[in-house]
Parts: sequence; structure tokens; C-alpha cells
Amino acid sequence: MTAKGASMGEYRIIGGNAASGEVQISGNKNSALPCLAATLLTDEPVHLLNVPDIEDVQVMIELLLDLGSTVVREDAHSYTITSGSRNGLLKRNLVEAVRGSILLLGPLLATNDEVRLTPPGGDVIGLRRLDTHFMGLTSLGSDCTINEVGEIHIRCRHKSLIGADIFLDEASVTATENVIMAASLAKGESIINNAASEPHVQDVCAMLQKMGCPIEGIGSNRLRIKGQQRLGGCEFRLGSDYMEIGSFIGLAGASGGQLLVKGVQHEHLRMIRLGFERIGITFVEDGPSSLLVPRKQKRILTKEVGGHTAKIDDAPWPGFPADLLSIITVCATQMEGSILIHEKMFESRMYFIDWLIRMGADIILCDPHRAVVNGPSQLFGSTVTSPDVRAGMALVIAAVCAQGESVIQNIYQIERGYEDLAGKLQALGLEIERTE
Ligand SMILES: CC(=O)N[C@H]1[C@@H](OP(=O)(O)OP(=O)(O)OC[C@H]2O[C@@H](n3ccc(=O)[nH]c3=O)[C@H](O)[C@@H]2O)O[C@H](CO)[C@@H](O)[C@@H]1O
Ligand SMILES: C=C(OP(=O)(O)O)C(=O)O
Repeated sequence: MTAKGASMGEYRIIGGNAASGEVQISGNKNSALPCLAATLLTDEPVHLLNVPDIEDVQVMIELLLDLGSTVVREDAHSYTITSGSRNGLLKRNLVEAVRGSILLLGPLLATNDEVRLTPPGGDVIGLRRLDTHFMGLTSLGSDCTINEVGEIHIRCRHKSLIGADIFLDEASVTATENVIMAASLAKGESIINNAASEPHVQDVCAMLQKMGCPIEGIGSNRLRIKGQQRLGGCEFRLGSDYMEIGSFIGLAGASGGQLLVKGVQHEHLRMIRLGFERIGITFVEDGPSSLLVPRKQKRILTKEVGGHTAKIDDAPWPGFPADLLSIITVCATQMEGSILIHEKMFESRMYFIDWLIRMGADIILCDPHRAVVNGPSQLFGSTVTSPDVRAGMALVIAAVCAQGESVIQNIYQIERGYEDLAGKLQALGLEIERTE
């Protein structure tokens, strides 16, 4: 059993078929988590639309319920949430189930004198430091400590948080979101320098603006936030999940299918397009919110000018997203040539490559951060375990490309972030069975 008692089930996949047809993309997990947390910043109802129906969202909603919020689920993707007491015992197993639980810190600190929280969970992909969160929240006038059992304790030094000119030591996504949310109810103006600017950070800012908090610089690394005495309710539609989009582009490209991907925000895909082009996969815009991955692809790992081996590395937005490097790695095994994959941001995200090697991939894992993929390789079905959400999806793609049957275990890790994955893959003509 997992922390929240969800399925530890498995997927059985018979490989060899191309993923073809149409797929509808869900709302962005990494927008949903902070936007759910931001409902705590107002006493008025907040109506959230395009919320993905995934495990992480269900955990976050359970945490809000524990904090006294009223949650009305209008349908699988829309909720009206009204916050209540904002205190209550947060179950350790729920907090530890998702990284997003750390996002309660900012809103709870803005609305209470002090907050206690056990450390968050999420993917085990290397050290996930909290220093930047503490740095930002301390600058707004609080004291942060962690006790011997790892419990986080934050206390306001004044009657309320006080706006400040803050410089973050790294452009951390969730730290930026926490500081934005805390600053929205701080006294006076705050400036966040070296802020993260991912589309989900932009979503949180757009939602807070609708709640009555003026924010300048959205999408840049310098945000100016005018703190308010109170915020109002709003209706907000979450952006689409560009990690899911990238995953389906990779799935179609690697398996040789033709796929129409619907529910796309093209402006989020500029660097992702360049990354996929480097591994020989292209896609074209097909209307304002769709893209097409054509069946016919180059399938060649491109070289740098001068004929040198190319590389793909991750970076904070608008760089290539860390969360898509595992997908790129598995897709590269199906293309001709060599490429260096350089994971700069997380220490332990590349160990899933051992599973790919076991399935027949020719990859040299140089060190925890760098791998050279030599392709193409015929992959063979195997029993593998999903270590984290993106590695899990990468293993699904490997299984689709492989000859024979694969079993992918620990699919809770995948379903944390992908809505109805088995259903979506079956609709694309793939042989996948989900068992509990
Ligand atoms: C719930 C949520 O939103 N999770 C996302 C969030 O996690 P999260 O907010 O936890 O990730 P952070 O942005 O804090 O950091 C991710 C990693 O990148 C490193 N780092 C970060 C910024 C920087 O300028 N330089 C640098 O090296 C950090 O040290 C850390 O190892 O952002 C990550 C990076 O996009 C994504 O993988 C996660 O899916
Ligand atoms: C690392 C990820 O998620 P989380 O931060 O929620 O663990 C991810 O979505 O790839």
C-alpha cells in the first residue's frame, strides 16, 4: 500500500504497436497543486477548472479537507473550494505522499501566526532542498526551523508578514510559488528576484491576480507583488500539462505513430520542440490548440555543427524541462546515432536507465548526471519497476517499443501525474492492461 492507500498495481503491455490517433491533454499537475493551495488565501469560494484527475490532486484535496476546507467536485475536472479554519492535523502519510504539500506553507503562514508541517514527499530523484523556501519566507518576516524529527516550524515575527525585496539563491519552482502566495497577503510590496518562471508559476500568478493581488513581471525572473489585506474568490482555468504533451510526442515519435495532441498551449513548447528535433522527432501546429506528430520522422540523432555529438540538458524555464529528460532518453534509444543526455538539476533521476539497459538499450551511464545513448536498439519486454513519475512514463514508452510483454510495477508513481494513462493508451491502439 502507498501512503494514501492507493493502488500499487501494474501495467501489462504488449509492445510492437505504434501509438496513433488522438489524445486530449489534461490540466497541469504542477499548476493544480499550488492553485489548490492558493484557495487557502481567501474566505470566498474559488472555482477551479481543468483540474487533472490524478493521485497527487486527490492527496492535495484530502489535505485541504483536513484543514477545514469545503470541497465540492462538480465533475472530474472542476471543483469549488471554500477554505475554513485553516488548522487541523495534517496526516503525515498524506504530506509525505506529494511534493505539493510543501505549497501549504506559504498560504498557511500568510493566514496563521505559525505553521507546523512534516517534510513533503514527491519523487525520490535526489536531494530536494527546502533552503530556498525558508530563505524567501524568512525575508517576509518569519523564523523557520526544523526539529530533530524533521518537522518544519515557521512562525511570523510580526502581526503579519511584511513585504520585502527578496533574492532567491536558486530559481526553485515551489519555493517561488510559496513566496508569491505568502507575499500576496503581506503588508506592502514584495519583489522576488531570481524567481522561477515556469508556466505553472505563471498560472499561480494569474490566479492570484484574479483574486485581487496585482503582480508585475509574470513569466520573468523578477516579480513585483502588491500585498493585500484580503483576497477574494475567483474562477480559474489551469493551463495544460506540457509534461504530458511532451510524453505523448515522445510516445508517438518513438513508436512510429501519427498522433494528434489536443489541448496544447503552443507558446509552452518552443524549447521542447528544439529538444525533440535533436532526437529526430518533429511536430507541427494543427490549429490554435492542437499539434500533430507525423508518422514519417527523420529518426536520426542530430549532430552539432561540425559533426560533434549533440547533447540535451535541462535548465530552469525557458530551458528544456527536467521532467522531460527521462522521456527524451528513452526516445533516443529508438533513433540512429549517439547523443549525450545531461541531467543537471536532479542527482538521482537517471538511475532508471539501468531498467532500459536491461530491456536492451545501449546506454553508457557515465555518472549520476550524464548518459550517452547509442541507437537504435531493439528493446525486449521485461518486468520493471517505476521509480518516479517520469521514469515510469519513460518505461511505458520503452515497453510500447519493445518486442514482447512487459510488466511495469508501482504504477502509483505514474498515476500521480498522468490521468487515465491506460485508457488513453488503449484509445491509441496500444495493448495495455491495468491490474490492481
Ligand atoms: C510540484 C512541482 O511543481 N514539482 C516540480 C518542481 O519541483 P521543486 O519545486 O521541488 O523543484 P526546484 O525547482 O526547487 O528544484 C529542482 C532541482 O533543480 C535544482 N535547481 C533549481 C533551480 C536552479 O536554478 N538550479 C538548480 O540546479 C534544484 O537544486 C533541485 O535539485 O520543479 C521541478 C523543476 O522544474 C520539477 O522537476 C518538479 O516537477
Ligand atoms: C518531479 C516531479 O514531480 P514532484 O515534484 O511532484 O515530485 C515531476 O512531475 O516530474
